[in-house]
Amino acid sequence: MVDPTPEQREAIATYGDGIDCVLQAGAGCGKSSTLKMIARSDRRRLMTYVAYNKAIASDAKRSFPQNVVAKTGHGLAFDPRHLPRLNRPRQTAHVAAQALDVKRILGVIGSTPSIATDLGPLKAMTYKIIMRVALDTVERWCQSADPEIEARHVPQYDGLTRPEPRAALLALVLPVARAAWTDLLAEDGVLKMSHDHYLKMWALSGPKLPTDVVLLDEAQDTNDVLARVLLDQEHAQRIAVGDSSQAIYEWRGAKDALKQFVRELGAPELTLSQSFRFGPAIAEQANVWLHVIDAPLRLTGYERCESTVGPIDDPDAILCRTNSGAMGIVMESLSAGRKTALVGGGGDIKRLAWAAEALQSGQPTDHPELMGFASWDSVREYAAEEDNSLEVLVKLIDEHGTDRIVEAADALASEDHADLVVSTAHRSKGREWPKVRIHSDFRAPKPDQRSGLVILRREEGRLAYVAVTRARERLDNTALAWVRDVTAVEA
Ligand SMILES: Nc1ncnc2c1ncn2[C@@H]1O[C@H](COP(=O)(O)OP(=O)(O)OP(=O)(O)O)[C@@H](O)[C@H]1O
Repeated sequence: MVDPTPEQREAIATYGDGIDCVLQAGAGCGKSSTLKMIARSDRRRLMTYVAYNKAIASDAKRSFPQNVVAKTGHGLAFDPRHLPRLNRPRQTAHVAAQALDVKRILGVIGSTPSIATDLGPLKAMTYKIIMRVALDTVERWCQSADPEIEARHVPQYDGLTRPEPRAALLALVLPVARAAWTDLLAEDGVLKMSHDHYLKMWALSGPKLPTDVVLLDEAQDTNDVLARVLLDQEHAQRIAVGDSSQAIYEWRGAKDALKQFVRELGAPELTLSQSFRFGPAIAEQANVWLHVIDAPLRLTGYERCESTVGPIDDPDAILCRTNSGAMGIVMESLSAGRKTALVGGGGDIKRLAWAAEALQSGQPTDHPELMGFASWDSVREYAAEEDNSLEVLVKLIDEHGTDRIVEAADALASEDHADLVVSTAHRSKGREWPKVRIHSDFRAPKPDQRSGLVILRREEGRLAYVAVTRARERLDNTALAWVRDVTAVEA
């Protein structure tokens, strides 16, 4: 067992005072160790540790003392009566649209496979795509703390963001999304249930957890639905742990529950800033990003870890900003004959390639990144004129062709057997490797045309911080050299 640092001692003492609190723990700063120290300091009280995912929960079940129940939010909400509906065969959007009878909901008579719309580039919308968007809308609402499905839960799609197409999309999607939820609540409903659906049902029932203490981990990326339930456990001592600077799922609707705990419960904020993952050289790079995003925390590197920063020829992991960037590295690495793994598998890449293939052959697609386009040419145009993040995808597909990309995704190795692990920064969350290179698709923000200011979006800065703090021994962050040109940060 290790000797607690002064910061860890303060966290244990604050727990002992019996007050709700927030623990801001920098990357690699031993937050799990600190929670275990807290749990061991008071074995008579029943504690519920709420983990970010199943793997962390299983690990915690083994390593936390007996007075701790370790579960994910879904684990807390699960009820076996949902099993038959969860275990139904996978339902495509096409099958779901037929089962729910989307045409009837929209009052369409006749047998056309699509409906005429005012959706700008999309002159016609298929029932399958309407269903896909409606299901995504229900899913997003389920992750929110909102009581009703509203327009804000309908995702934004590239190519359909202007007011008229957006209004036309809402008119088609909202009635179907609401009908889908009614169906999910009905005993004889036709739609397959997802884990987020029963989590929402549970949250709407106002549950009271049988526990003395709630320990919420990775609280910076907790979905609102779960944060609300935990904030409402007034009978329990509530402790939220995480790192606000690692909040990277805001775009998906997650809110930083650490801030909510401070705001709503008046919880004091303690910090863990001594990193045990890397030495001072990498901590210094992490601090560059913490400074840029105006975070109050600064990390101290572990003197016992030797770490260096500079170009690396043979990284263990390459971390990319985008799926397309990761796809590019995978293709390059496989052609060089290296065994290559992709964190999360090749599914995302294949789905993107299939969606591009559909557009190339004049078919619509329900892939969220490409749904707003009627043809591959319109994606090309949009990438060149409005959104250069799609440029990499367009270039890859045009250069390699979708077949070769799907083949590459099928040729991926498992991480245990790989010479190189490729990951998006999002999927690298919670992971670490000895030698890490940051890929060049982390692009510098373009200078503002009028003021010339280089303004970084805060979530982009947090993502770069997550990426650089995955390295234990060596970090190649040459691709992020532009950070010194950033003049301001925006929300
Ligand atoms: N007080 C300490 N002295 C020495 N080593 C420590 C101390 N506290 C934690 N560690 C070590 O730091 C490492 C990371 O700790 P831990 O596993 O608790 O962090 P984590 O919470 O999983 O990581 P992160 O902070 O990135 O989420 C472990 O090897 C742990 O033994």
